[in-house]
Amino acid sequence: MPKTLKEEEILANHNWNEDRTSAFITTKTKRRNDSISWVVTGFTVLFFSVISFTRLTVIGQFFDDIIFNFLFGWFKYFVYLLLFFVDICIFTGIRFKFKKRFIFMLFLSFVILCWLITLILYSFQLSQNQDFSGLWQKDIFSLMFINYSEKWFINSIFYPGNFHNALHLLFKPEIRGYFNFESGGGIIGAFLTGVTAYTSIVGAFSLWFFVSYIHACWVLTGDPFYLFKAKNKRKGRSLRILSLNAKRNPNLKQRLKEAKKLEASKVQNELTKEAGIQPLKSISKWESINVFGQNIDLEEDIKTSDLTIQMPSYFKNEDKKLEDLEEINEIEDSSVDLETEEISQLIQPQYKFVSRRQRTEQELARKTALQKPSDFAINEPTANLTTSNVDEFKTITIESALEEKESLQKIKEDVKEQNSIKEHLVNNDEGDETFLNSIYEEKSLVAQDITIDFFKDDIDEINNKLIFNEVEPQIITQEENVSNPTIEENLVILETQTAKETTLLPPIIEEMKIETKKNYKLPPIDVLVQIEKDYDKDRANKEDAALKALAIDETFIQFNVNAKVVNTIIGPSVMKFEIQTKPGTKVNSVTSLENDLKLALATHNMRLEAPIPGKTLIGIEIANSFSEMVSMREIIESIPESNKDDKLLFVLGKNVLGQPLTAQLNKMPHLLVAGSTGSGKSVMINTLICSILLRAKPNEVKFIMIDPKKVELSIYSRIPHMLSPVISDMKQAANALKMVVLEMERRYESFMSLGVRNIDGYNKKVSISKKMPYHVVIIDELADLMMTGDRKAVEESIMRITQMARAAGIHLIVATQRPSVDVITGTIKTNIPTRIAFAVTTGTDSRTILDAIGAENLLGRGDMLFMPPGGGDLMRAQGAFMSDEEIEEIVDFTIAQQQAEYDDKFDGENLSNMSTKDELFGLAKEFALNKETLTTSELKGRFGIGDARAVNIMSQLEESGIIGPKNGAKPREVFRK
Ligand SMILES: Nc1ncnc2c1ncn2[C@@H]1O[C@H](COP(=O)(O)OP(=O)(O)OP(=O)(O)O)[C@@H](O)[C@H]1O
Repeated sequence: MPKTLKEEEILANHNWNEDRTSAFITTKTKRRNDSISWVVTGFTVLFFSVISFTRLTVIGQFFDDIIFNFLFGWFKYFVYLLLFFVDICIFTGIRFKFKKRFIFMLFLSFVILCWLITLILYSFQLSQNQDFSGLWQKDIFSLMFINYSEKWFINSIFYPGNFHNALHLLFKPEIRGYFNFESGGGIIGAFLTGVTAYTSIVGAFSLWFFVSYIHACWVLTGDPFYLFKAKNKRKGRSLRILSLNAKRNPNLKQRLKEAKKLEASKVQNELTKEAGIQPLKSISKWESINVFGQNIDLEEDIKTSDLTIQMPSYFKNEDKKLEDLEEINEIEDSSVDLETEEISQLIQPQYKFVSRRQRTEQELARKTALQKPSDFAINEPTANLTTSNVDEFKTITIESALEEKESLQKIKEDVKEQNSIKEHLVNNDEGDETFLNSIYEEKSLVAQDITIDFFKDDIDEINNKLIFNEVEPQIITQEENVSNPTIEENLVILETQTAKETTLLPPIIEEMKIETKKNYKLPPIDVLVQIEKDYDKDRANKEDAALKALAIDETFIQFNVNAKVVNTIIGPSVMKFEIQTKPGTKVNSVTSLENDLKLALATHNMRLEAPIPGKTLIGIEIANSFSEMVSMREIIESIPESNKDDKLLFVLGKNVLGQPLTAQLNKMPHLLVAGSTGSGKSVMINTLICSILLRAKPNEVKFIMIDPKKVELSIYSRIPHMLSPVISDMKQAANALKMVVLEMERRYESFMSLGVRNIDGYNKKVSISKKMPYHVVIIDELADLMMTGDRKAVEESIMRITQMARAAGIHLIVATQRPSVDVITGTIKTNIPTRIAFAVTTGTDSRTILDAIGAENLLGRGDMLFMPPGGGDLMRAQGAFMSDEEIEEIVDFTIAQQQAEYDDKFDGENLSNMSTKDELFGLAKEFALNKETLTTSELKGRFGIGDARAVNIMSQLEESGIIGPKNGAKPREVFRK
């Protein structure tokens, strides 16, 4: 069964590792010095567990009898162990956040154990007594229950006579005592044994085996029926227990590989230590296990793993994907295991190729369908539409529409005839596949280019011929209240298209239907970690600040400057001294002391603010001795309730005064973020994205993310807020920006039709289902996009988006670690007034970003200068921090509720296929097709263009199969004739 593009895309982009979830997250609680609540809790738990365990005092016996013995029987000791473990965690400050699924698995294992022990004891008792009459008794359940309750009662504190005996009968190995046959698995075991023993004792054991087998499969693979299925249909993925925190540590990975080879646990232990794992996490012998004969490749996971146990995972509500996978699996090789990550890579090339062909056919079929006679019925029968065609200028009349339909195939063949390679590819169905596959295998990129271009050219040609038909469905369907265009309107559209010799495929800009599931819930704030204030560090900073203030004053005295520190402010990462000068003292006399002050304060990262905006004071900022982490949760909690509807409000951090700082993307309306590597850009972008995810549902905000590094943003690929998976191919990225421009224009048209001026006005007028979401476009590394993409086109798209997209609700966030003028060009700078600079290396870089120096003195790790919208004064702030675990929690929370439904417009293939041809390409092609051979000079002469452009057009003509390859200095052959 053929797959759709969507399915193919999903498969291609699926990150198999993402499906694995951690069983629990451990965090270390920071405690305030004066906090004693944990001591009280710890001791209370300890006290009650000790007196219950030892059955000391009436209360202890009461607890032990009622809670532990009655419920769990002998297994109460497990429960005590658990309690003591929890107590140790309370004292040591280790917090566990368990996944519900993990807790359920543990609980079920516990129940199964209770059941087993009662079952064994019961059978043992029967065999000892030689009394098998109970085996098939109808009232087995009530007997079990009554027996158990009686024994429990007799041994409990409630039995008359037991009350005064502190350690009564506990360990008495007779019938009277808790170690009797009935009490093994507690009431849980008695209940399950009672129920299952209805079938006979053998039946009860069989049932137990079956249930525990299913449970073991579930625990180990994620699929309870794992081993009942054919190998290629198994959905589950094996349990893995990892212990290494090897993130971003390639050396460690390498060394671990060696350690694995040697199987030397000593080396592994060393590595574990080196990775900074606490003893609690050190279960390195579990690093790689073999489950049901599947070898698990640890290396693959290490780079993304800092967890202790990875749960088995499986697809929830994703049967569709699995069906596809199974099918592909069958097509490819039934022995390919779903566990192997390479599966998608294995199947992709051939699969993609088939799909492109199908797509081409679908496109053709669609165009043919558009030519139904009724489509033309409303048009004037005599209207003539002229269009510049590739091979010749052709006039299409309305009467000829039907003939056109019949001649569609002929046209296609005409176009094919234009180049010999294409003929080979298209006319021989089987041959072409084999041929392309062989090219694919040899050099996949080349093959891809050839196939895409060839098939796309087919479509281009036919599009050109039928352009007036094509225009109709694309534009009319955008707004339901716009009536079908008349033939004159078509004509206008057509003329605009042809006049421009448009550089894009006619855009298919249709409004995507965006829905949010009714019960979609925003992630709760609890997914964010609370960091408690460290009062020790606070005090140390205060003491240090007092000394530094003295040092500054002394420096002023030494240099005879009439100034002194009048105020000291301690922020999260910097302290700020406010200096007052006496009247008549030059500001320069203070600023010229910059180096002396640095010396006196023993720092090289000092920032001077002369004057402090809005004050008659001079500011000196230096790093705190101990910086304080600003938690995302803290800032989110400070956002007033009145802002709850601001979907694009995001967390920045804290200013120097320690006040929470947030900003609204729609008021900016675009943002430029720059800073050298490791300065905190990615953390800031993550806080921005997560702030929005915490506030907006998928139908309210949509993201397009461009991430050339492929690592920073890939985690968001599957969230339901995405319009496409994260784009890392730069050609696709450049085209995605063009698509955004087209979307922006579409939105403007919609606004015009309703007589509104912006997205808010539009959303107020339309029904809920038609509301437009905000679009947030994030470019994680502009430099890569500018260098490897089509620089001019990228710059132009960014310019158009930044100039116009505010009203359309489209907001751009551009980040770069190379703040040079060839990346952050003048055009980009003028159009993005809101900027954030993180630490950079030179003052020149700082100027490039902020038009002012200062960012070179920032401290890194989230220390930033924020240039607010409207050109206000620069504001120093410490960015909020989010750990990878917090991000994962938010992402998991959204994905668990709703799957991503990508917009076809931003489909990877669509983007790859968008033409980026020169504007003169059409005319150049026409010029070439009237000649036998073609040279670059001829092109230059004919169109009056420069060398570079002519060479570029020549290579585009070659790519399209119109001219042959370069052959020394000889003119290139034209394939038309
Ligand atoms: N707001 C913050 N608070 C505390 N630490 C931070 C903060 N932001 C960043 N850091 C620290 O700095 C490190 C680097 O940050 P980040 O990955 O965001 O840098 P970057 O600028 O994106 O670097 P690159 O451009 O190389 O990706 C983080 O791992 C984190 O430890």
